[in-house]
Amino acid sequence: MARLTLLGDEAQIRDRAIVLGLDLSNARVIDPYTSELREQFAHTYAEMRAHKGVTLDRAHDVVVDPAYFGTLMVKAGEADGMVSGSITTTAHTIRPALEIIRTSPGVSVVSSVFFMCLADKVLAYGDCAINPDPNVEQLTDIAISSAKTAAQFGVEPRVAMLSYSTGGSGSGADVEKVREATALVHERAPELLVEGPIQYDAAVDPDVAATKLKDSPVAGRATVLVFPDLNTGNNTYKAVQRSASAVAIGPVLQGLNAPVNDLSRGATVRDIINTVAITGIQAKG
Ligand SMILES: CC(C)(COP(=O)(O)OP(=O)(O)OC[C@H]1O[C@@H](n2cnc3c(N)ncnc32)[C@H](O)[C@@H]1OP(=O)(O)O)[C@@H](O)C(=O)NCCC(=O)NCCS
Ligand SMILES: CC(=O)OP(=O)(O)O
Repeated sequence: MARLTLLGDEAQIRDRAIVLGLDLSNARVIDPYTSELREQFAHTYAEMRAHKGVTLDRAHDVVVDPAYFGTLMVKAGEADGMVSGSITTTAHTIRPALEIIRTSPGVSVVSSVFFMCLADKVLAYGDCAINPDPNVEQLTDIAISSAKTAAQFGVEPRVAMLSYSTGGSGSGADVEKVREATALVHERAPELLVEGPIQYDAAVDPDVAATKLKDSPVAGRATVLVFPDLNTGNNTYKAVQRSASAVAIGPVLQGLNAPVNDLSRGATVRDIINTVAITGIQAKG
């Protein structure tokens, strides 16, 4: 499904492949420390980050980090996308993308979705990985980007803007944030089916929806669940993944100029393969 380049210590990678019985004959293996691309990438990075005080000397050290090296390969057209993060934090994987690949035009923030593969359906959860406390504008962009990503992968988007309130059942600043973001989504993407504020049960369960929010085209049948902040989103995706045996594919990053995707440090081999496949699909546009 993809032509792979593996980044790291070449001897270690090849030894490991022998132990695991893997055939690497079709994969490119590059050690960032010794690669001839290191010099070129150091110049690119130093140029791009000069306004932040990055010198060429410093850039030489930075670009040997596989996350930086891989991101610079994408920038240079040496790769179509990058997957990283199974042994590093999310911040470590995505900071190079924020600095080098940058945000697509018209999008205020890079964000993410997880595709949650449940027994009977696939839901998209956003943003469970990047923005700790999105403001109204950012939450609006997260909702619109998540709907686009869902549609790109065959999930018809019906967007629920999650909160502890359904309609006017609860109040508070956090509810107001979600209400304002929902109004802004209506304004900026009038074709999108969106409901909010709404609680998770009213969003996905038709019986609860009939009680809490009748006549909504989204309530009870939402497919894109947008969380109000990272505490809620990250813990909810992990709770569903670990306690409901769902396969969580992601975080799939959205709003970047080229595909870079992160893995959880809890990623299984299957998660890694799924994320590589998603990245390939994003690269094909
Ligand atoms: C995303 C994250 C890594 C950004 O890192 P950061 O160190 O706060 O970023 P900085 O403020 O140093 O910004 C670095 C650059 O990225 C940009 N940036 C930061 N967040 C961004 C976002 N969501 N979208 C687009 N650009 C962003 C900044 O504008 C800045 O650009 P500049 O240096 O060219 O001016 C940080 O918000 C984070 O750690 N989020 C939580 C990740 C996490 O732990 N998730 C849970 C597990 S999945
Ligand atoms: C996405 C995520 O939560 O990553 P990690 O488990 O590595 O913190």
